Amino acid sequence: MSEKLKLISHKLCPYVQRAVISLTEKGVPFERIDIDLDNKPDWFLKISPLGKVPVLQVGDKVVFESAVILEYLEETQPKPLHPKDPLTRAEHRAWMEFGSAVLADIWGLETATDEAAFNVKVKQATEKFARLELRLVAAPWFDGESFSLVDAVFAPVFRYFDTFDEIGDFGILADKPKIARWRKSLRERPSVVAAVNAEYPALLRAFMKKHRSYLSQLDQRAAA
Ligand SMILES: N[C@@H](CCC(=O)N[C@@H](CS)C(=O)NCC(=O)O)C(=O)O
Repeated sequence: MSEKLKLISHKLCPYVQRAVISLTEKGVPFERIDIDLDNKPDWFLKISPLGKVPVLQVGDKVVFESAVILEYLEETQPKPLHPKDPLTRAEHRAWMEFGSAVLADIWGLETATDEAAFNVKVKQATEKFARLELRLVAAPWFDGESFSLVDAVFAPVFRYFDTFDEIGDFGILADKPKIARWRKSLRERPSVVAAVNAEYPALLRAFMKKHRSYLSQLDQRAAA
């Protein structure tokens, strides 16, 4: 019998979550091993060329980069999450890249050091979600009736915003009814629930406090 797959993980990482969603959708047994990214263990640094999660351990080999892990799972595991038609598949891959660009904007919101940089990121993220709203068709999923890897990529993005909302999402997702419907379907999907553990909201809030550079400067100024 082949060895169980191991996914090296961090509890908050959206790139890990997309891999967990794919593994869960496909019904593949795997072991999730959470590590502390502020204090990376030596065994992890030995197997992760970029020092980043996720890493998928397959026997004595490793696959890194979430997009590559997703493609590997498509090639080796049941229940395809990519569409069959090559052109539609290319379009899906492009929107998965777009999902990663959105994550880069979110990271920019966390780390902006002044108001101007922060506002640029709000604007970029708002524009990207407006483009996504134009592309969406019928609910429940990105492509209509079939759950796909684009759904796996965006589910963690929206789970992030679920926590963000409580503090104010700066209008990034406002007035986008198709996104709102898609987001609700994703939030209830069992694989998404499995990927985002119960501690996630509390951990994410703590993470935001630590990293939201410009906003914490504002807080400090208000408190002074
Ligand atoms: N392009 C990578 C991004 C992975 C990534 O940025 N992971 C973050 C956590 S969400 C990480 O491991 N950061 C640790 C570090 O950069 O030191 C992928 O898609 O797998």
